[in-house]
Amino acid sequence: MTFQFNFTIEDGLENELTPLGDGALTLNASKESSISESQKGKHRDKTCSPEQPDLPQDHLQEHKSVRNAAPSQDTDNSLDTANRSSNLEPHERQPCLRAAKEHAVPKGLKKVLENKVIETLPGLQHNLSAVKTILLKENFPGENIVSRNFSSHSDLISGVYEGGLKIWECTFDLLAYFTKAKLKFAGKKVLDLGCGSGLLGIAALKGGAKEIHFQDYNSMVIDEVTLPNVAANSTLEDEENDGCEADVKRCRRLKEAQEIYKCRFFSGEWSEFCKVMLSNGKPFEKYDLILTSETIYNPDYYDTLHQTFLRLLDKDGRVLLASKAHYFGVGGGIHLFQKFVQERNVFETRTLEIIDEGLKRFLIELIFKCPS
Ligand SMILES: C[S@@+](CC[C@H](N)C(=O)[O-])C[C@H]1O[C@@H](n2cnc3c(N)ncnc32)[C@H](O)[C@@H]1O
Repeated sequence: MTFQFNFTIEDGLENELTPLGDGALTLNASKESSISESQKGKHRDKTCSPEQPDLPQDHLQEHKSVRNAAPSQDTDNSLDTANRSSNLEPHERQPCLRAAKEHAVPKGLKKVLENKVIETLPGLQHNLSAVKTILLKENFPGENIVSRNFSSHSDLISGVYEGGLKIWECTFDLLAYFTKAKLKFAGKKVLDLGCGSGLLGIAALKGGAKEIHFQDYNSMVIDEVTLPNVAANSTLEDEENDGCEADVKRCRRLKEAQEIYKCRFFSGEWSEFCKVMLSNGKPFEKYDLILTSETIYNPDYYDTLHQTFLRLLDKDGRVLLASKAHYFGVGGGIHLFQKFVQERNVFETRTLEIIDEGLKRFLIELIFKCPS
């Protein structure tokens, strides 16, 4: 099998990046403002239109424009190049609160792989595969997100599409950390928050987690990327078996059902997701581990994200969060988020690792200050 990453990089963006003291990169001020101005016009009157039926108008709030530098799968250049730049679309409005819902797992899980191209991801000890999402641009049922995303070459459009079609660089950092730190998933209840490809949750599944929930803002990401990736990585290789073919098939289906039974899939905005989890009438068993990569680019979301940790994390649980030092244009980044967390005084943060290649990246842990 050949290994391939596909990346889209906006023309000239790399040249607009200037190194900062800590190894981070920033857009040159003049260029940034000119980009913002030109893109502002494009999005000035953007509201939740009837084309986006699950984006209710009454949830619109003001928000900052969004532009960023971050990496992703899914384009046509090398990983290395893509990791130095990316393109986040500005949007003049606060995201609509996209209602959360649970996605049923289709019977015969492998059917979700029909018409998908699967690739093994290189350089990972976890031996993971992922669907090639660039193909989705040609066929985007339901949500009108992919065409806008790909046609504008942007990595995300705040409140419309939050970037889950691609595999972002910090996901690979966390995966490498799992191996290095010999992280134990066995028996744990795990949430892959802002999952996109779902590789973090899939690693937890492979590591023996007892239950794994996947959450993404966009339902299409769950249906077209996360679920297929879970299917592609389910451990159902041909096994030695002396029984007849029918027995082998039955046995395989049973195992598949057992494995997928541990997984649940959700789309929607974080506060709506919390509502779904906490108010369905049943007591909610909180997560032992919340994994989240490249989800702190937008400071407008910090309060909701912090609330999500607060509401869903077990008192003895931990959040493992991976992020770039800074997300340009959007304004978020690790230091701002850590400051936000410190001010709330609920969680203690600890830096686990700093990856100092090009744009600095961080792995941090959050635990409750007073587990009670
Ligand atoms: C940049 S993508 C990162 C995807 C994936 N974690 C990775 O590293 O490849 C950010 C993810 O966070 C989720 N997200 C961001 N803001 C969100 C919000 N306000 N509510 C719900 N999900 C959000 C999106 O679904 C998106 O998949």
